[in-house]
Amino acid sequence: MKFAVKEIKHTKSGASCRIHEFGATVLSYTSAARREILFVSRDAKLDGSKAVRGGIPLVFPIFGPPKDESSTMPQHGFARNNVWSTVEGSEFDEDDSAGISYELDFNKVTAGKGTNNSWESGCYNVKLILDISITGDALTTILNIHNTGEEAFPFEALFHTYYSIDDHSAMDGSKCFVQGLEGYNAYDQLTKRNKMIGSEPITIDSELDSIHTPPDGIYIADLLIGVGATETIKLVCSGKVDGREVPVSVVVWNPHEKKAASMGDFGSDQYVDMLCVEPGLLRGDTLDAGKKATMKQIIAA
Ligand SMILES: O=P(O)(O)OC[C@H]1O[C@@H](O)[C@H](O)[C@@H](O)[C@@H]1O
Repeated sequence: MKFAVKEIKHTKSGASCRIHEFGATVLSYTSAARREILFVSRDAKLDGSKAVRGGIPLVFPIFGPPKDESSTMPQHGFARNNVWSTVEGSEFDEDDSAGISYELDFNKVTAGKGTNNSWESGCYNVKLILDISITGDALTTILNIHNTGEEAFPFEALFHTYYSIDDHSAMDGSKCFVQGLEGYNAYDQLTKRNKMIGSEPITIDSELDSIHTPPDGIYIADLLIGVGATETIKLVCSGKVDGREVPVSVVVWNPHEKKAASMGDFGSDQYVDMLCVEPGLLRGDTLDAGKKATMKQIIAA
């Protein structure tokens, strides 16, 4: 099957982005300074056989494998595994910004429901809308989650953002780091241990897969990400459920050498070229029937 990849240009600044309709995955954002912010693996599947390995896949309604072991919903849910449609009339290119919106109606979801879960059995219904906008120096994505069914549902949602790291330097802590998670609890998914993040930035020297939960009273993730010798990115992410601000957690992931080599859609040497910093709602929020949740990520280059 041939998929549409849409290019959005902000004429005023010269910035642009590209979006794959499979998963409404943002593949690329090039700032006015002509810098590519996102990483897509050279081995990524772009033919719909798998979620795109790179860019900004959307994680919904579960993060990781299902908590209920009898469910066969695939890891990270169905949002990244279905074809989204563009919202008619949503494309714009104005002085301030340019953008487009995509939507996924659960009634049209064909893949990734799995079996033995309340999505598959028809208890829940949802409409997802992703608003994407760009300026000369920022990419903003807003995921709108609308419970269109009659039952409340629990959910997790995440922007699984892959950043491109300059000069193969992801393992060099002076160039590649995540700053701003001080006081967060880090749950290491590899060792199953918790630790408190101190004032030192997070750097990578081996496989890294941690979920960072903010301390009480912190709702917005506000981070600085080192992506090269002189380049940093400011990431801000906020979330609301039914109009109420909720805390944003942040997953930091790099597969390192061994895991990279085991993934069929990831170049085995490319772990030095990327870092995933994935903000989202992971604290088990519930969305009541008829209500909306939103998650907004701003990446400023
Ligand atoms: O291979 P996937 O399903 O895209 O997941 C990639 C990674 O995604 C991260 O969000 C998870 O914390 C990791 O555990 C996982 O390996």
